[in-house]
Amino acid sequence: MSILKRLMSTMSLLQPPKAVRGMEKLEKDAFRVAVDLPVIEIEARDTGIVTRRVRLEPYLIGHKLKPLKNTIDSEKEGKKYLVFHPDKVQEDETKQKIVEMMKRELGDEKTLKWETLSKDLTFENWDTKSIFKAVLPEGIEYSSYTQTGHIIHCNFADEVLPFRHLIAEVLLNKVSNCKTVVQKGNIITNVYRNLDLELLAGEENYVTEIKETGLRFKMDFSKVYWNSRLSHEHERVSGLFNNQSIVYDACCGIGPFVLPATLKKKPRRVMANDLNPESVKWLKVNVGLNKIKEDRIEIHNMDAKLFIKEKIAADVIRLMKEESTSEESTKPESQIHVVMNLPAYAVNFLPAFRGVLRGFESEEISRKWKWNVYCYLFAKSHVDVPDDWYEGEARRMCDEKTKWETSLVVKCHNVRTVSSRKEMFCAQLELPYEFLLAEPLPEEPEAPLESEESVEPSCKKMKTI
Ligand SMILES: C[S@@+](CC[C@H](N)C(=O)[O-])C[C@H]1O[C@@H](n2cnc3c(N)ncnc32)[C@H](O)[C@@H]1O
Repeated sequence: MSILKRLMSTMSLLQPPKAVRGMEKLEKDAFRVAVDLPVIEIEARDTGIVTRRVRLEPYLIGHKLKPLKNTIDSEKEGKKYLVFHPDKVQEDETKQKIVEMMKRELGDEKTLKWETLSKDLTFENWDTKSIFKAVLPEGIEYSSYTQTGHIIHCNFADEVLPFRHLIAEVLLNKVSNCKTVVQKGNIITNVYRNLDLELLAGEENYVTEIKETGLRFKMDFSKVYWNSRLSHEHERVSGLFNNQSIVYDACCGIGPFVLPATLKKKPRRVMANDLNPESVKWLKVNVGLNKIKEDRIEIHNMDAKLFIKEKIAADVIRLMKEESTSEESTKPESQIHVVMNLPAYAVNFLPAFRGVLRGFESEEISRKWKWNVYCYLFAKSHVDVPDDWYEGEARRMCDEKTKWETSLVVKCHNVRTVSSRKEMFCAQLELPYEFLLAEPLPEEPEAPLESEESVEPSCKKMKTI
């Protein structure tokens, strides 16, 4: 095939006008183009037979140019047009075959003729992918965004930046339920892990609500952390608990671990903590929205290290004492679960567990309950490495912090690929009582807070247009 022919075969006959290329401000009228559509007129009463029995889907116009449909009214009473995609019925042979297929069901006596219907396709008809392809300079693509409630947040490569307002206007017009489009900084560096937002289009309203595994989560998206990519992880970890679990979330955000855990698993004890007062505020709102009794979750607003040393330790001892005086001894064994989803920093909280029970009387400490810690972290490499290197690195990072004679990591779950050469893991540690009662390590200087690239690799895009 000649280069020209090959090029022609990949170019659609239905495209927005060439004049829109390079547009930086949305002008909807510029997307209007007159097109000739191949159609066959049929009796309206035959529509059911044709659409059910004749395999025309590969040839019809399809749903991409909504509101244009496969069948539309003809100007004549009692007649309809079947609308075909001009790219798909270019050959006479194909047209002939379609007529034969239809006659087989409708009868040979039917007159079925190919006609041309002139129509205007407008901004309404083009999907976002076609619009971006037509507008952006050749070779430059824009294909992904994430949506949290009514808010769409975009990341842009440098070459797409001049077109960001146009892209935002298009998304605002095209994506259902979208009222606000924001750009987020590529790197999340602030302590509360929320995003610095720049409004690109729509209302400046960042209070939104979403559903995750059937629960309601309301938040001010500009002030708290939320990432819908973690929904499976929230479900996975909260699914590990049962009605005897003792659950502590040291960096709980607005509650995606503790709320489903409380509602679905009914643990015997739940305590949640976050350093960001806004997270705590919205967590409390979400407790109410999901009809959870306020006293089911004890909520704190402090640094996770302090939470571990002061709140968790005292709470466990209190529960141990309570159990030792209780008459109910046939209950299944409890387990302690501490979740720490602050992957850029949480390994630095691990030393806080060493010796955490030392201040308590030995008779207060029943050693029956297993301590599980779910420590999130990023394993990164500066060079290409084999896939299994990342898990080894995740384990090494934990071992370096626990400084125990054996590794306390019992499992490493790969959560997601954050960017090239950066994997997010949930390292699960089992802490022995010898560790919980050991001499604490000298305080290390405060580790710097790492950044978290918010640009996703193409394989993990949340919503690809
Ligand atoms: C990556 S977010 C995860 C939030 C939530 N667990 C989730 O899965 O959506 C980390 C959370 O840790 C909180 N945080 C940051 N530094 C903290 C600290 N030193 N102690 C406790 N929480 C902290 C942030 O405010 C943020 O809500």
